[in-house]
Amino acid sequence: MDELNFDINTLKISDIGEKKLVSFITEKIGFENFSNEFNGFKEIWDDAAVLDLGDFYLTFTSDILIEKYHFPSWLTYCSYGFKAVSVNMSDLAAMGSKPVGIIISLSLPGNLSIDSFDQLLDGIVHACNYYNVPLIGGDTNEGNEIIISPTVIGKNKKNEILYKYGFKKGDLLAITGPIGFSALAFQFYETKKTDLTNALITEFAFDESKIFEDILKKIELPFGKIEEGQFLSKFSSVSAATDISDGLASELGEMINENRKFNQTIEVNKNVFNKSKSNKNEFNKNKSNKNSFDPNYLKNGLITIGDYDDIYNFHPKNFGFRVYENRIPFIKEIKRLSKILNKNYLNVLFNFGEDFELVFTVDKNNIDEFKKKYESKFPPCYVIGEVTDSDLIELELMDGSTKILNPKGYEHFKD
Ligand SMILES: Nc1ncnc2c1ncn2[C@@H]1O[C@H](COP(=O)(O)OP(=O)(O)OP(=O)(O)O)[C@@H](O)[C@H]1O
Ligand SMILES: Cc1ncc(C[n+]2csc(CCOP(=O)(O)O)c2C)c(N)n1
Ligand SMILES: [Mg+2]
Repeated sequence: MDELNFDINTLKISDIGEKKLVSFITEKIGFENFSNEFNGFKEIWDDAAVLDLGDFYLTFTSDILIEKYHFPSWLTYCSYGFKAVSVNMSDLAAMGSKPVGIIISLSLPGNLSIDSFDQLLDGIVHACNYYNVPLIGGDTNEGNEIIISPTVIGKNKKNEILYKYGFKKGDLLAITGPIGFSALAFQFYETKKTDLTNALITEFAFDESKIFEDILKKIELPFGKIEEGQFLSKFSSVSAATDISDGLASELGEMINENRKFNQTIEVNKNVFNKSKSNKNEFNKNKSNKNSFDPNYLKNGLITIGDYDDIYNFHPKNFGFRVYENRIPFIKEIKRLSKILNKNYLNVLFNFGEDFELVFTVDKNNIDEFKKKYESKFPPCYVIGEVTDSDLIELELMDGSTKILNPKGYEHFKD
């Protein structure tokens, strides 16, 4: 794992951002080095954590939504509720899980009208009905703004689950649908500070267009691709998947990182053991009993993360993606609007986030059969690129040149 080079005494959370902050949490509890088979958990570092229950897996994930950061003022309360459930379902979809239950905790300001709350609840109930998942509990507290914090539980057959890793060089990269709807609406609305509907009609003559309806629908009623995820997980030729709620570039970066780790070879550095026999015994004792892993083990200095790196030599294998601009499915208006607003449309498209499509990898030898079966059930999916060993996300532009994409997405505390 990357070194966390910051002085915790002087820096504020906003100086480091969401990604480093999460690394800070996971380093402290030793997630990275002891991630697998921990208390029955097969995986704790993916779109959802995976608990091995013998005959099947249960998956768990939670995504919190905060009024100020997730619900623009042009959304209805009903849409708040629906979106909060869908955002969480999107992470289950990425694993190919079938939803089994949802727990929702709420923070609500005392001056929220009962009518507004009723609408918010309607949104939650509609979404639960749509995903056919029972609301099994939660908590309700007073707070300064609306915060909806769902936790969802899913279920997978053991041979039907997808992780962010598992792909090989040459696999094709595909996406379940067009991206950029949310970025388009935000860009427009946030800049013009005007009513989205009117603006789109007057300035873009979108009123007769199906696209216009699609944009509003996608934002007001985003759907997690649960059916699609389950379908993908049944295909052995589909090697990995994730959802792209943080933006396509950032999620591709995560897939590369996870796949590097998954494919790394680990070699024991014998010199370290020769130096300290007692350290070796303590280490083995704890390593052989991961189920009772004691977080104090790291804290008490028996072994620090630095020591761990001394004991093992990690040899990660490089992976990358090559993506083709002319294959990315998006609504063409995003280009026009970005130009008017003087923004780089590729940044808008790749780095904004809040798209709820799935991105996945497929063995190229099976792509025709896969696409045929997939598209007999769902709207078309799009092959947008392939897996390389470059350690980069390369975007081949329409003019044939190549641009290296920064794996940056929406980042709380920074954006
Ligand atoms: N407060 C926390 N405590 C423990 N683990 C955390 C915490 N915050 C995040 N994580 C874990 O860190 C990992 C990365 O979190 P992140 O929210 O970026 O993932 P994600 O849910 O796939 O992304 P998104 O929120 O866009 O869907 C996840 O495995 C998540 O469970
Ligand atoms: C009021 C308001 N301001 C900005 C945005 C944009 N936004 C918020 S979170 C996010 C990405 C995923 O976040 P997370 O990591 O929380 O899943 C994006 C693109 C919004 N939806 N509402
Ligand atoms: Mg996710």
